Amino acid sequence: MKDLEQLRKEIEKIDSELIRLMIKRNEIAKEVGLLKNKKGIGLRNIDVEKKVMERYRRMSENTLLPPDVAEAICKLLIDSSVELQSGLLNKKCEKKISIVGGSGGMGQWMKRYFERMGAEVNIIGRSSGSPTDAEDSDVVIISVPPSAISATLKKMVPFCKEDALIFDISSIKSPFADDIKEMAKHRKVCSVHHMFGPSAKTMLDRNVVICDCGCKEAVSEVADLFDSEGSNLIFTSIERHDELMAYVLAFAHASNIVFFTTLRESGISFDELNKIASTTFKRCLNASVPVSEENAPLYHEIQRLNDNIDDMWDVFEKAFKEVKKASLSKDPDRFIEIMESGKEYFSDHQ
Ligand SMILES: O=C(O)C(=O)C[C@]1(C(=O)O)C=C[C@@H](O)C=C1
Repeated sequence: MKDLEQLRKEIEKIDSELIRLMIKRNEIAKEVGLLKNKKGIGLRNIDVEKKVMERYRRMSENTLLPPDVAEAICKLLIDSSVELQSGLLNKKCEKKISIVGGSGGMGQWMKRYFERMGAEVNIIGRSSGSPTDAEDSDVVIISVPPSAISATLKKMVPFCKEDALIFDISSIKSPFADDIKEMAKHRKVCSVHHMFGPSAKTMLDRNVVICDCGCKEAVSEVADLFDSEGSNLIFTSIERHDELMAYVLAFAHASNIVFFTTLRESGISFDELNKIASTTFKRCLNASVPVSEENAPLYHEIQRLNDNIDDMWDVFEKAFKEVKKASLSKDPDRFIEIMESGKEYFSDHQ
């Protein structure tokens, strides 16, 4: 029988071989990406991905490698090749772009994104640049907190070229919806919301919401700027945006804040709870811990400045009371019904 050292040496050899093959796989995926670019073929092919995953499952059936594990590895490999290919989609944008408030995380992200496409980007921040720097810009992006958008738009627009494309990237639109719609009657203005934070490496599979404020030309130009690297563009009105954000942002943040506040109020230390964590508890932590580390003043604006926030809290309180009543009732029927309705509500979710 081989000793432990020998066996570990064998595993090490296999690991190097696996890494070598995975690198080779990505090199070929890069070639596929370049060919797709040349032929103008879309980035992802879901049918091919399904076939590749089936292949992994089939090859691992009746072996010591469970098919679920083989499939998970396959998914990681495909994600990696798609990410690599998305970085090759070097769409061109040879415009002059000013980012007002661009020293923040998302402003810097926009700078990197547009520079990757060849744009000339300048930042107009509190300590650098002045509104006159936007005078010859083709695109002016407003990247300041939601409560400061209206005033910033009013200050910047007189300095912008007549045909400049102007848009904000605020996560909440209620505080300036009327002002921006008024502006869009005379200027190429619309409103954008990127549904990701500054850590996103590329646009791959990222949602970008484009709100029509009344100027169709602005919407189509913005769509062209963000239709890149495998992004998903979602078009909506500025009002619907905030109705949806009351749940996608405000409720999602609030329920996570309630989660960690409840734990803290319980009087039990986090360490003690975390030591015996269950799968669901760990999943909740995965969402809740990053929320606790977020930009608190911005998160407060997302709660406070959405015109639909009262409706959301009414629904939240009603749901909370219902779930509490059903959970404490001796009769399980209502509780089961609530669980089944949830499953049905999510039935389209893959
Ligand atoms: O076959 C392709 O078109 C590839 O780009 C390769 C690959 C893969 O990694 O297997 C990656 C992305 C596609 O969506 C499908 C498959």
